[in-house]
Amino acid sequence: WLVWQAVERRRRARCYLLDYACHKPSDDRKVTTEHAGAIIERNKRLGLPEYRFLLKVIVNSGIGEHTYSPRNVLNGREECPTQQDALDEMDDFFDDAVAEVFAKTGVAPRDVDLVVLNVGSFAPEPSLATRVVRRFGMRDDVMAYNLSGMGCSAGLVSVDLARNVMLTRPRTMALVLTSESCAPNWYTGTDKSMMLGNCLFRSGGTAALLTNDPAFRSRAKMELRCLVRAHIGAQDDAHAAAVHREDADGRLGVSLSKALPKAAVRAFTENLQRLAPRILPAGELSRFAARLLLRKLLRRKSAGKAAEGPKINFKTGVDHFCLHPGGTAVIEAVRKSLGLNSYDVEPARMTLHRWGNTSASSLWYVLAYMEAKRRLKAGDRVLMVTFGSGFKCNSCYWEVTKDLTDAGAWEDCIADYPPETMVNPYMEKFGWVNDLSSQGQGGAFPFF
Ligand SMILES: CC(C)(COP(=O)(O)OP(=O)(O)OC[C@H]1O[C@@H](n2cnc3c(N)ncnc32)[C@H](O)[C@@H]1OP(=O)(O)O)[C@@H](O)C(=O)NCCC(=O)NCCSC(=O)CC(=O)O
Repeated sequence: WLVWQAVERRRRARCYLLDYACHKPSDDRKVTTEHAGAIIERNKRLGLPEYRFLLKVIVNSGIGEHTYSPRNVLNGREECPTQQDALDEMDDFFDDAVAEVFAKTGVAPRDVDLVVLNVGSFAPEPSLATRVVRRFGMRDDVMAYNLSGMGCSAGLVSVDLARNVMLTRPRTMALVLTSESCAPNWYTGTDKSMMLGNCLFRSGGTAALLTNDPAFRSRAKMELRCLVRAHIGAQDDAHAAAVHREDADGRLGVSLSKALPKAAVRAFTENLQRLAPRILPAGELSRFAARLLLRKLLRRKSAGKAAEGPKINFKTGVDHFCLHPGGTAVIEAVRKSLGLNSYDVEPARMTLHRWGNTSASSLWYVLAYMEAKRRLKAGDRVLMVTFGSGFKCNSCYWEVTKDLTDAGAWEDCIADYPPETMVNPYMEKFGWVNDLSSQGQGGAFPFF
């Protein structure tokens, strides 16, 4: 009986990624240079300093010409979003990605035992998780959880929650939904730390099916090996790094502090300290420990002269790095701290270019890029790393169970990536704002 119990527990602890689908909004929701110019021009509070700031940030943001915005923003109603605008953006996501993941896997909505949804800054009642249950006609014993306010790293919080529920229930099918609501959250003021979000955040979302049912093992794409969460929200600057708040004039938006990339690296270090012993080979861990010891001895001899510490080589245990594309500075900070090369961070950079920062769903687009590029082979190990307000760093480590070839949401454009140049046309089109004198601000500079 004890052996049977142990086997059952091991079975329940399995977590397979059956499949996932990334939302691709319709082409009429693309934010072209013209759209961006028109949105900026509409905001009569902006003056020359804000134009120059926006130009600099957009040019260096790493974002291209094909990201998506909600309809109310494109149609000129960003100042007065309605509840329906926000629901419409979510429904577009559900109707596309959720329907697609069911179609791809052959799983029916009534087979779903558990729904976990995370959308950071839109929490209507009834909840969005309930909206999915209703929209797809799920069973009345389905367990539905709705997470909000958890920022860009909530995607892996949802995976963790699904995994923990599955630990208590055999043969569970979990639908994990990850997105962010842009429609009610366009910032219309002039605080630069809040204007930044308008340049980075775009519409997107992912639906994934996870299960611990061994019957699906042969059809699964990846198996979860471990998941680690780090939360440094007790530190003041880390807590203030990404905050949904009102500016001095009472306009709501997400403020991103200049210290955010540093907070991300700190949370990342915290996370890696617990992750490394679980995923790296003993040889690499002992090499690192020996180098650390040697450094301590040498430092004692040279009376504490500061030198760069030894670095652990994550490539000894990881084949693919699936990093949250939070922004160019965030990707670069992580690249440096892990000692990665441009091939390793290409999926994150290309995702930022094609889709923008779609918040918690971003990392699934990064994974989809790897798959579309046919990088993921059976037995490969994938490390997912996400950052988000709190400040949190969550990571998980997957093993690919078969060669993956699905181009998914990248299907119509993967051949164009990486593009020959990442230069976007904003400087060419709006570079003239840098030549203007600072007289006459406040909507006096038509963009067209
Ligand atoms: C915004 C950038 C693309 C700009 O790149 P640049 O190469 O131009 O670099 P830069 O640092 O010189 O910045 C250009 C100008 O913007 C200003 N600037 C930069 N960051 C700022 C901020 N947070 N608030 C206010 N101003 C800021 C700089 O002072 C400078 O102004 P001046 O020229 O006057 O000196 C980059 O800094 C970047 O990627 N930053 C990180 C973005 C970020 O926080 N992403 C996380 C999203 S949140 C997320 O994903 C998780 C979550 O929220 O949950």
